Amino acid sequence: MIELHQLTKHYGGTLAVDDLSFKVEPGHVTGFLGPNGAGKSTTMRLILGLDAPTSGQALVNGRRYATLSRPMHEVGALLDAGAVHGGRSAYNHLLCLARTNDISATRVAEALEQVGLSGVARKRVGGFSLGMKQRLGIAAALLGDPGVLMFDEPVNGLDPDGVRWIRDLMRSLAAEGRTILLSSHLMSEMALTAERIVIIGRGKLIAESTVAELTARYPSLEDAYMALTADSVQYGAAR
Ligand SMILES: Nc1ncnc2c1ncn2[C@@H]1O[C@H](COP(=O)(O)OP(=O)(O)OP(=O)(O)O)[C@@H](O)[C@H]1O
Repeated sequence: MIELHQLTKHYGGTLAVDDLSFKVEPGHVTGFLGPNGAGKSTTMRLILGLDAPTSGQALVNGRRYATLSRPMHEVGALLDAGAVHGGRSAYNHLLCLARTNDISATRVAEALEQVGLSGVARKRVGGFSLGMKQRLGIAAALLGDPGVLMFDEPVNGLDPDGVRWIRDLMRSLAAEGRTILLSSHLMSEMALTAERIVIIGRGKLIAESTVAELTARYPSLEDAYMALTADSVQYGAAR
């Protein structure tokens, strides 16, 4: 479970996250939506303790990330798939992570298998395509077999086969009782993958609902998103 309590983050004069409170519960995929610059990545970084909130709290299983004794066993995340050391092999990249987090080498092989990278495990990550790096980032997130998972735009760069694979993976991880927070700008894909939706704009909560409720009120999830975020788009053509 992820809980945000009045989470706020200023970067100088920019209010990136503004008094944000919501819960992400286990057992289903929760889609995290919002226009460019809405604060989704910042929120995820705050949950992972990669940045400190200006005020408020982000809790994973009731605790701040910094106080988790075995963090990779509790929460895994894919934030920026490009942020890997290109000189290492996929296997060695994961092995380094595993060793520093008390995770067995067996799990490394399992995670590579789970994301379909076993065949290129010994190849340098620098030569990987964006889609392969996304898969590697997902393997890293899964390494500690955590109950809470966050994925920031994981379908970026994936081919149609990969997009379907992500959809099935997200749903099966949720069906296992895990808490899944998934950000994406692809509304049609989100409608197929998520059960619950959180929408933010300009750092503030706009809506917390189910896909079923939104698609009952609007012709599609995309229409719901467009209507609900109409006043929150900062970058883009006027609608
Ligand atoms: N390290 C930082 N320093 C200064 N400003 C930042 C920093 N990180 C984010 N911001 C600002 O905070 C706001 C929210 O950015 P964030 O990346 O969280 O949005 P997002 O919803 O993930 O956007 P996108 O959909 O484009 O990825 C933006 O105005 C951004 O410029």
